[in-house]
Amino acid sequence: MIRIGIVGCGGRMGRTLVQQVLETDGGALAGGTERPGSDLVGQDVATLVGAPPAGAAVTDDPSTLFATADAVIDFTTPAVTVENAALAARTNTILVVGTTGLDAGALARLAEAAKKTRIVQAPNMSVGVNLLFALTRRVAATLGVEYDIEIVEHHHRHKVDAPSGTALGLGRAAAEGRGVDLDAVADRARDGHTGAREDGHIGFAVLRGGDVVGDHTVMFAGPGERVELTHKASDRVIYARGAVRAALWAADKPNGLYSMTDVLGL
Ligand SMILES: NC(=O)C1=CN([C@@H]2O[C@H](COP(=O)(O)OP(=O)(O)OC[C@H]3O[C@@H](n4cnc5c(N)ncnc54)[C@H](OP(=O)(O)O)[C@@H]3O)[C@@H](O)[C@H]2O)C=CC1
Ligand SMILES: O=C(O)C1=N[C@H](C(=O)O)C[C@H](O)C1
Repeated sequence: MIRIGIVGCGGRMGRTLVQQVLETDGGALAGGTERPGSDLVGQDVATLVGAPPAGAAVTDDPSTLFATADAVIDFTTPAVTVENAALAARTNTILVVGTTGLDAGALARLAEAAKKTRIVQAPNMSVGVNLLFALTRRVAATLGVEYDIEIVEHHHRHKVDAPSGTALGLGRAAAEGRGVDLDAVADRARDGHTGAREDGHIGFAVLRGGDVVGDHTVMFAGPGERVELTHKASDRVIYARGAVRAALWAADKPNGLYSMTDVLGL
């Protein structure tokens, strides 16, 4: 039995993760965290999803959670995640990171922490999107630069980072397929008199609105035809399933930084 803690357990993903752990054979809730001052602190974490108490509390002190959990799942903000990575390293606790908007500095801190524990980090934990990463790499490697690559994403009105971590991951996959560095070719925003599109660039377009769970399309717009690869999420459970699977998968792995590609064997 692996005891799993949920950081940010009151959030959209936090609650979905609590429910998923309750439904997982081989997993038990170790507790959860919320920010200091939250009304949820002190409650039993299982009651957040209307389940009977599991004997595991919500705390505002993450070190308490890391001291008791075998694995912790973190879908919060970059600042919170970086602090938790250091705690995971100190306590040799498995950490599964779904938080997006991590910059190069934050990713370096995760890599440093992963020398002392197992960390699985991915901008999207669903099977479908991880398959889309592989397909995007392959199509980009097959089609020439006369096919303009544009990535379109649509998320709910509460999302705070843009482009989504998944859109950037799809951009990286396309750039890898073409053998180029994404940072050198990414057009992350367009406004005003931009001039014509540059050959080989990868464009991003961001939509925010409503309660859209997460839609992503990679478009290859060529002369006379257009190829589109699309994933549409209709339930956050796809991310929670992947994250809990990652926590169980990491249990017998050596220290290191892993991705969902490793977990899924893609
Ligand atoms: N990799 C993947 O598959 C997926 C990744 N994500 C990513 O997960 C992240 C969270 O998304 P979502 O669940 O929608 O966001 P929410 O804002 O709903 O959830 C974040 C939770 O973390 C809490 N929190 C903030 N600060 C702390 C703290 N110091 N300690 C403990 N908890 C804290 C928030 O509390 P409060 O509300 O009080 O601030 C909130 O409850 C985003 O980066 C998103 O992009 C989302 C879906 C899938
Ligand atoms: O914030 C979200 O909701 C999501 N965030 C992730 C991202 O930034 O790609 C994954 C998913 O698209 C939902």
